[in-house]
Amino acid sequence: MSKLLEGKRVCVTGASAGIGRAVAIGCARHGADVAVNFANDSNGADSAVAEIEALGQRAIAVQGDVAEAESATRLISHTVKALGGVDIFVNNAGICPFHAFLDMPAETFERTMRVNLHGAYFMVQAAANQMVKQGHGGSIIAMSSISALVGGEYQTHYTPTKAGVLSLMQSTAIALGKHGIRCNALLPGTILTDINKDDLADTDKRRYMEGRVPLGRLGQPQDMVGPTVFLASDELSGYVTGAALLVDGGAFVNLQ
Ligand SMILES: NC(=O)C1=CN([C@@H]2O[C@H](COP(=O)(O)OP(=O)(O)OC[C@H]3O[C@@H](n4cnc5c(N)ncnc54)[C@H](OP(=O)(O)O)[C@@H]3O)[C@@H](O)[C@H]2O)C=CC1
Ligand SMILES: C[C@H](O)[C@@H]1OC(=O)[C@H](O)[C@@H]1O
Repeated sequence: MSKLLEGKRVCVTGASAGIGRAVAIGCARHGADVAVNFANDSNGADSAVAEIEALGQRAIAVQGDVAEAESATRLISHTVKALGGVDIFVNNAGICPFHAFLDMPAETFERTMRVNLHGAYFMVQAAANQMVKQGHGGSIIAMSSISALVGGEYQTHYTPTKAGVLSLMQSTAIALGKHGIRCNALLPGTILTDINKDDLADTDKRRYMEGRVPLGRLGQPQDMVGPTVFLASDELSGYVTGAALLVDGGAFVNLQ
């Protein structure tokens, strides 16, 4: 397998589990050194670091709640100190505490906004400033969602954050194009991770969600690796910026 990210320094938020973890390890398989951010799960982050090191790449785990603006500059400065710079930034950390609209607790709404949208804004800003300082461009990838395009009864606080993240990539693509920094969004469909474990424990719901996917199955975190490496690689996607790539097994287009 040819290594598409040889010599690149990658920073992934929320990489102790799920999609972020798979992406962090997948980038390392392609020759990148990786900074693994996490909020609480230090065992998950340490084991991701161990897997990356076993692949012969450098890795560090950096604790930091992305909802705190100062975590952004801390994450980037730790990454630069350990790996020498940041060439690829993956804004992945996110939460989706399913809840009905009419009695949505204000704190659930506010926390979801802070982690998913405010966190993305300040993380992307800190990564972009580092890339501008380095002077040789870069690639920023944000984990938006199919939910940026369609609603969810128990996701009224969440879907606006994913639309916001998609919009952020469109605007930063314009703001950062002159620096050679590409900004793109990935829009996963339903990927089996801890974020939806409880929701999909309802077997009727799970069957319904599976039935919506023309490819016949829900996604796995590994399904997000190829699309991320594609957007990270200048060789493969050097003229792609401001784009949105659905990775949903065809669920979005499946009306009937
Ligand atoms: N799974 C899905 O179906 C889909 C997911 N997405 C998006 O993909 C992204 C990853 O989701 P997924 O892998 O499924 O979720 P998981 O719950 O499996 O993993 C979430 C990761 O984010 C980290 N995280 C959560 N809150 C914070 C925080 N405040 N600061 C830093 N890290 C944090 C967690 O770390 P820790 O455990 O240490 O707190 C964990 O590493 C999210 O943005 C989600 O919205 C989009 C579409 C579909
Ligand atoms: C957490 C959900 O399974 C997931 O989140 C998303 O962004 C997708 O739309 C799925 O609903």
